[in-house]
Amino acid sequence: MKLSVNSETSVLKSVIVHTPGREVSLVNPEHKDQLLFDDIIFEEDARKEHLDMLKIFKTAMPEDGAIYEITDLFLECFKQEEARAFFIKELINQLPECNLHTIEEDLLKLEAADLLQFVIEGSTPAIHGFTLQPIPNLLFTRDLAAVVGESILLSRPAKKARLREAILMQALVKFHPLFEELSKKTIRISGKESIEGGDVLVASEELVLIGMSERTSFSGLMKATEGLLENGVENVLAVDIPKQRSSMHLDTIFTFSDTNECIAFPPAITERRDNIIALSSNNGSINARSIPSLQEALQQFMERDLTFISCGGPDRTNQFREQWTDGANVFALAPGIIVGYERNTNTFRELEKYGYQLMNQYKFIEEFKDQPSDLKNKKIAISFLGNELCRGRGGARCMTMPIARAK
Ligand SMILES: NC(=O)NCCC[C@H](N)C(=O)O
Repeated sequence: MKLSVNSETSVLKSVIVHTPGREVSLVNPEHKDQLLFDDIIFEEDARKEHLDMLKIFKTAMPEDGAIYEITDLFLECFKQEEARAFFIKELINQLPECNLHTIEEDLLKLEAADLLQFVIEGSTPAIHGFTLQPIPNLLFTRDLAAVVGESILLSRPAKKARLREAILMQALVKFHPLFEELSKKTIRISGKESIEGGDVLVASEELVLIGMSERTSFSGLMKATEGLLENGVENVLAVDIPKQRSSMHLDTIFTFSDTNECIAFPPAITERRDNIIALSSNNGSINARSIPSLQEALQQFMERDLTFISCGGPDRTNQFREQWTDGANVFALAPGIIVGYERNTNTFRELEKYGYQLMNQYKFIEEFKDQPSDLKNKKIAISFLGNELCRGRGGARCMTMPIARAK
């Protein structure tokens, strides 16, 4: 299957996920802030919720669609000695404060599975007396990279807690055959800059949105823009958003639900002005033009009116409450077919006003399990249980890295 993503909503063909494992049980609440969790997660329930979410994806995806568990891909990649050696070298160099050079020889002797356990959980019985923090945010695969058109933008996280994930992704793209084509157009960001996948939204083949957020620095955004413009994107919209924990990426306050509809957290999107810069290429340099609002920018560049549906509905408190629990972070399986956490009831009610049929995960699977093609031209908002997953502070879009969508 050819890997390419030219839209946020066209039919999902292939996606990378991580069903949470033991690493989430290793989060000590004393370290939760440093590990970017707002609470501790109960692994078993989180895993069940995640696997149930994948059942929704399978129901809607075409027969030749593929859902990859990222750990399976890492294991395949680490079968190659060269990939393991590259990865270990990068770990040592990019995390000097961890003193991993002292165990370099032990690391090089590890089998693929032990190396992966060490990296994800922070320790392995195969190496005695050396422990790191786990990487519990691996379930938010979105943030590791973004496939844009036929290129791949590798994230450079702002937070140390997510750096190991980025190094894993670096190795995967370099060595796994799945990425053979995409890796020819890899966009890399240097160590001093930062960008995370949750800030990158592929509005169309020509237009990409990048949040300037708590996690994506101005220089990271410019570097990414340069790479995207060189690889066929015509315009990048830099969207300035509040730099705060509760909306750490653009996709926590804004996502597309259909070709002409999106969900937005009003205080940070529709009520903001003068927060958009359109960037385009001009004979080797980058042109910048200010646009008053995201609505106007999308109308100009997508040549259509977009309907902005309010996360949380009209009530102020509900808007804040449901943004907090990822109400604005929906994931589209096809145009108008979206999934989001069931607890965001006011957001679902608002979607209903705009013609979305509301369905819980069980009803959806029952109704469409044998005929995903029936989803064409429908608008369905599918709710799924995620009260445990939600404690990690990410929603359905955060938990997915689409690598192929229909043209
Ligand atoms: N795209 C996203 O918004 N991802 C959610 C990331 C949550 C994670 N705990 C973090 O703070 O990085």
